[in-house]
Amino acid sequence: MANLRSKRIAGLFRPHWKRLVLIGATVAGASAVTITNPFLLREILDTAIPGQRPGLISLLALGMIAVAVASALLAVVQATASAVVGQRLMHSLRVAVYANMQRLSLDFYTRTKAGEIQTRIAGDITGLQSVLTTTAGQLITAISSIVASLVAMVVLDWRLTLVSLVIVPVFVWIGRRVGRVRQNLAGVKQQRVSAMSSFVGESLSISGIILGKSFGRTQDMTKQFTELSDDLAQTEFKAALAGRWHSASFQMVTASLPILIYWSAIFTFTGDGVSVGTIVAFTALQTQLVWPANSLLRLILEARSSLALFDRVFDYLDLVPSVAEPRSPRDLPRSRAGRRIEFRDVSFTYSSAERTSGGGVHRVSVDIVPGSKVGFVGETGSGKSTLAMLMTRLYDPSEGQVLLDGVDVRELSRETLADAVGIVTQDPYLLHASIAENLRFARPDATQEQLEWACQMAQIHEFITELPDGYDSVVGERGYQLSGGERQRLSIARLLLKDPSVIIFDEATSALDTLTETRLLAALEAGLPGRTMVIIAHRLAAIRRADVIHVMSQGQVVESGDHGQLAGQVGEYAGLLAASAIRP
Ligand SMILES: Nc1ncnc2c1ncn2[C@@H]1O[C@H](COP(=O)(O)OP(=O)(O)OP(=O)(O)O)[C@@H](O)[C@H]1O
Repeated sequence: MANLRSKRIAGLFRPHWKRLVLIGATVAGASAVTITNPFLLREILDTAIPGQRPGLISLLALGMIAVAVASALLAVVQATASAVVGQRLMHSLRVAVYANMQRLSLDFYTRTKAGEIQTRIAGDITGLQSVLTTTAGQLITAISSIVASLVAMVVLDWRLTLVSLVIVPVFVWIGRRVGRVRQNLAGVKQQRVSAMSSFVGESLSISGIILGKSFGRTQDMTKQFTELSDDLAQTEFKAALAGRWHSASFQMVTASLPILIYWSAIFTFTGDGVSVGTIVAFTALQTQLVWPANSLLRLILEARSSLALFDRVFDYLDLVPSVAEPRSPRDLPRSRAGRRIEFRDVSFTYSSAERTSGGGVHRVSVDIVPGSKVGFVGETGSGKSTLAMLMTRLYDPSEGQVLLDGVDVRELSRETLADAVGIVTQDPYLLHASIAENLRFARPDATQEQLEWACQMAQIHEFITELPDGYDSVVGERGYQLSGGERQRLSIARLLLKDPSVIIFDEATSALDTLTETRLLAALEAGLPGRTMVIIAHRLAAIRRADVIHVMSQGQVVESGDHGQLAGQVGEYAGLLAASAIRP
């Protein structure tokens, strides 16, 4: 599992191997350049000063300056290359996650909180930023500085080098211990961030605010938020502490290292004539070793914390849509006239509905002939919207087939299906943009005349022209600056601009008064002749003139016929008709 993850992370870096080689080369170069300093220092102390040779001192000093300049230049090259690799990796991860989210099916979104998704795309990937942009580069720098310093130390005196290595076990022990704690905390932290942003997204949305205010629960919501924020603060606090005590103990150990060297040099190796220059150069190297060792520890900790983030991002990349795109989609002949829709023995149960009654539809067989106007009515929860979702392939049937002009909708690409079949729902979604921009979502190249044509048919043109900014008026978040009926009519106009050959209205005119609804439906019939129309409605006036009306009950079609036939027999439809007649 861990191995698989490492392979995957390595796979992310693979396309950038050329830049990585450049980073490696600059780092190795910088380390090699830097370790020449102690040797220059030894020459000054052991040769130039005792021999009183100012020329040599100047030369060696110049060498030290050259070392500083060269390593600074190499550091700039390395930082630039690391930033480029890091940013490209982040960008490709963000896009890959977003693209996979777009592929996922509706069932995932009905199960998952919106805030959770946002945190993974924005939070987790941004969390990886430091790892990808700087950590990788710093890690290589630290390792190569350590290797270079060790080599130089061995060259200076291998026995003193061995003494210095007593630090290694302490180093490894601290690293492993703190790393484990940090990795766990990073996972917990991201969960808490998700929980908080989900809560903010839900409670501070328009619907959330209306709910909170109308139920007088705003203070309780603030209290809930306080608890979530407190949980997050506690986790952050623990994570910060987990990093602190390790560096404190590490610093203590490293501070005592030079003393160990002086002591060893004086008491153990004095007979071998370890020069002052060597001891000074050695402790200077040791200091050079301590810095990268300390940062190596920090970087390993950071990298381990980031593993939890990688896991969360990979989880989302691995999600597979339950409604998959066909490998080799079939084409539908282009047609502006209506198309045929057939339900052949279709059953569907929502995977989340573990109920005894079983939400969904059961063995539905319906043939909707091209150009006909078909109504679906029935008690609430009887499966009408489910049929609409199966026609638009938001879900796939568990058994049976939905066919469009004889082709199983599972064999069509999403674009082909969306071009052929359009739907407007009861609570349609409008973007926080102008009316014109919302309409052009359906057809980006639509002219102003086309927008007006669609809005006239949808009985909303006059209303728009009376607005101060006309078609440029902004509709507000989710279109909440408009009434429910205005939102519905605007969404109908949007669908008309797309001009599909099958139009599904799922309670799409429920917020309109009966007169406007009748006018709208009549305008559609006259303006878009020959389209297949499927109308799902509770109000019988909307479907009264349909060619065929299907009555649904408990996920099944229980009666079919036109208004005259169904009204004339004793059954569900007649019951609904009688009930609607007594309503005011
Ligand atoms: N995402 C879902 N997960 C689980 N069950 C669901 C889901 N969506 C709908 N259901 C259930 O499936 C059944 C059919 O729902 P559907 O929305 O098709 O009914 P409907 O006839 O359109 O109802 P209404 O007239 O109230 O809009 C209901 O029992 C509903 O609770």
